[in-house]
Amino acid sequence: MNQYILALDQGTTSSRAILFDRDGNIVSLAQKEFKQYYPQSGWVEHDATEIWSSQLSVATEAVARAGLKASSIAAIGITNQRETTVVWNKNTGHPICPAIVWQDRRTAAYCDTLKENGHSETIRKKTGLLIDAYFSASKINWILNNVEGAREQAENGQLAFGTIDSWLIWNLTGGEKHLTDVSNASRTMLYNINTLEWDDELLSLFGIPKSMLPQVRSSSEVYGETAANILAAKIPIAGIAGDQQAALFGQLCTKTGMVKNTYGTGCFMLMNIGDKPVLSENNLVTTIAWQLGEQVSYALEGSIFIGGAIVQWLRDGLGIIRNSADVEPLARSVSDTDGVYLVPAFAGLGAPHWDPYARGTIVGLTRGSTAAHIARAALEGIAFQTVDILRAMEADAGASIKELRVDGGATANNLLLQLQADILQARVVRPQITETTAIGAAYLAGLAVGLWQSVDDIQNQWQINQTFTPDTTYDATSAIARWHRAVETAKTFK
Ligand SMILES: Nc1ncnc2c1ncn2[C@@H]1O[C@H](COP(=O)(O)OP(=O)(O)O)[C@@H](O)[C@H]1O
Ligand SMILES: O=P(O)(O)OC[C@H](O)CO
Repeated sequence: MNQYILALDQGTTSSRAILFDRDGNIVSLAQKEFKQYYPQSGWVEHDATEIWSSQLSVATEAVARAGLKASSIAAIGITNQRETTVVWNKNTGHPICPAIVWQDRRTAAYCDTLKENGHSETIRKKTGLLIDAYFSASKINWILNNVEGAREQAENGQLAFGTIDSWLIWNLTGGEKHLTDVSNASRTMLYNINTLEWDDELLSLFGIPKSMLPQVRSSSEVYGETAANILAAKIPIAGIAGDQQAALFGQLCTKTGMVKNTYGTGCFMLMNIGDKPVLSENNLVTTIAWQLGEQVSYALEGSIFIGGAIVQWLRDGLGIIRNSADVEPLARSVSDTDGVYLVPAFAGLGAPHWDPYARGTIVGLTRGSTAAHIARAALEGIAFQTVDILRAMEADAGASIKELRVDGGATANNLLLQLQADILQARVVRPQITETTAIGAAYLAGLAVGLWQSVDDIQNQWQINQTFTPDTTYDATSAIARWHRAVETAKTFK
């Protein structure tokens, strides 16, 4: 039997492909960064064609590096940056415009109008989401209203919409399949998470023809095969999940109440809430975690728009570090921030503030402030944003969270994780495999093709790498109070 699973992890800043064996070991990995476009203030775009070509090239490279034949791969699992919106022509297969990325704020004013017109409660009840430019619906609406000829073509059934998973599957299957899974569908603001259907009332509110939408499937089943000319073998595509839900699965947070936080471009904390779509009372969103067979699992989510991206800004914007990893020794070179606070609201603020107009802010500077203080304040800014989410989640769950499983590129940073433990006053646990997004997609695909029989089969694969325990002498309460004053500045300085 074929023993390997190929996970395609299409992230905001890079495309990755990872081959896993049956024991969950990484056999090979290939990664390629691609270009980010910022054509106007608050706009973020990707070239969907570059996303596809980079994803295909890393998939080919990962297979070659492992020295394997494509035919020895049992299945492909796909996981992706969510909400990012691609619209393409079904006949040519070409995108009709750049992909609008989840961080893009161009539809903030339109979202304000939806709120003013009293749509918040209906949308929340149907989709679990709060109205924000983050989700796909307003982005599709923008494309149909602003790209020449788009609305007419959409009404004639010529256009397809997809989140990145759909776009990759369309290309992997040579244009044969137009589908998505429930976890990605639940991020569009068009999918009813109670009835598990595209919602006609919301489609009409956003002016989106149903013919554009992909078919929605479970997160673990055989959806189709790769076209023969793609990877030199027809490989079943058998798992799909949005990257944050895949990470929750990869961290094996499969029981109600388990929580993980992923520190990538943004930070995303998800709590498994079981089989009921309980709504948040504290400005978090309710989302579909995954569907296995007929069983749907839900999650509460707190989304932070700028996490590790602040480190990229220190590198590319301020130029105070050369590589991302340099931030740790620089921040360690001082024992504290000397009262400097950095609120990374570069793309507005997500949960629990939901302020699309907030601006990135540094407060507390003195003549003695140095690059090291700013670097340390940037890391603390990531950790403080997380504490706001965790407290909201605790309030919703009615229980305190004592342990946080963490993953993502920025968890290579030990100082960040120690600061996180201190600020949260909770244990922070990093597993041995921090590529949890990719392994989550691999698990979903492997379960579908029988490489593993059940979740019990993979439970032992999650192993601790390091636990960060809080320094109980750290005065988290005062620090958090000062952080909130800095957040108020970020929200009011418009
Ligand atoms: N040592 C580090 N300390 C802090 N942040 C880091 C470090 N190494 C990488 N990062 C950040 O992690 C992010 C990349 O993580 P990754 O999980 O690959 O993100 P994504 O999936 O969003 O593309 C980048 O924003 C980068 O700045
Ligand atoms: O690409 P990442 O890892 O930053 O994840 C992006 C999220 O899916 C956006 O919702």
